[in-house]
Amino acid sequence: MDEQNMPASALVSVRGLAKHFPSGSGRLRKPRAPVLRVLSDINIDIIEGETLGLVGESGSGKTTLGRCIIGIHRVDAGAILYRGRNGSIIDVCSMDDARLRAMQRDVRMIFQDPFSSLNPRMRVMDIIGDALRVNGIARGTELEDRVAEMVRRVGLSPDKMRRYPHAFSGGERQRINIARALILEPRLVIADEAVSALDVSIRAQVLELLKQLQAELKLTYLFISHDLSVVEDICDRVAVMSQGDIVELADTDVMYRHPQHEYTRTLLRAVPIPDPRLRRLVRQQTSPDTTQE
Ligand SMILES: Nc1ncnc2c1ncn2[C@@H]1O[C@H](COP(=O)(O)OP(=O)(O)OP(=O)(O)O)[C@@H](O)[C@H]1O
Repeated sequence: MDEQNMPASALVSVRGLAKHFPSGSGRLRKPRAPVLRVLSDINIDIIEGETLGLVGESGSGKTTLGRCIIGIHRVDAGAILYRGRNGSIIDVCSMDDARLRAMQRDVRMIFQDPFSSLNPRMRVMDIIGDALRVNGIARGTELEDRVAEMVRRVGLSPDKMRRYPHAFSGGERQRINIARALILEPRLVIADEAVSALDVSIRAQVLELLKQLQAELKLTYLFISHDLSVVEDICDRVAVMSQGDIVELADTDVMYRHPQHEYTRTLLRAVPIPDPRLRRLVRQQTSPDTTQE
């Protein structure tokens, strides 16, 4: 793969990515039904060690981009270059199944809903440890020890590992989700609306946990959210998506102070800001024709 297409600091480089879906499904789908263009010509680098935010309104294509990067969706055009642990660069789109499985150990996802994303019939121990078992990495007491260590890392008590998900609160379940994502010691974590379903105070705790884990485990995050106040708190850079395009990409503080694209300004104006002085400041900086309050 052409290394010149990938900056030395990048863990993932997306180049010219396009993704379509058939616009109908099942028997309703006509043979020549038009396609839904969900992503068109996406170019973005995810720098090793950073937290890159991906924001945009519902349906803008954020989840689809995350799923393409992890190899869940096949792409229609473009490349997703991934720098392996040994430094080699491989296009996710042309990996064989074995390579894809290996890459998917390094790139894990955390999903939004802490209630539906955990199998209610599995004990927490098995939910978190399953990937170790399936990948033949550990079993028996070694597996239990590794799960217990991860459970401690995410701030839960290993004593509760034999319980089922229903015995845990929403915040605790999201910690279980995080433990499940991290148990294989990934390099990139794609957090898809990972704190959106949580109360504000619990959300702050989980965000703190994610930051702490990033520092301890040297993780890179792609942090998908429609909520700009959350993104500001955790991200180094932010990419703004609108209708399948990245319309703006900048360091977080630059983007919040000097948004360039009108769509970004609209998103920022919609952020609820409790402090009236801050609200005035953001309005001044995001309104095309500024009027003093
Ligand atoms: N498997 C699929 N088949 C057909 N259409 C899909 C599929 N997955 C997503 N889409 C469509 O692609 C578009 C983008 O969806 P996507 O979930 O990526 O957006 P999003 O920005 O993550 O939105 P949200 O914040 O609501 O999750 C939507 O119109 C959606 O209906």
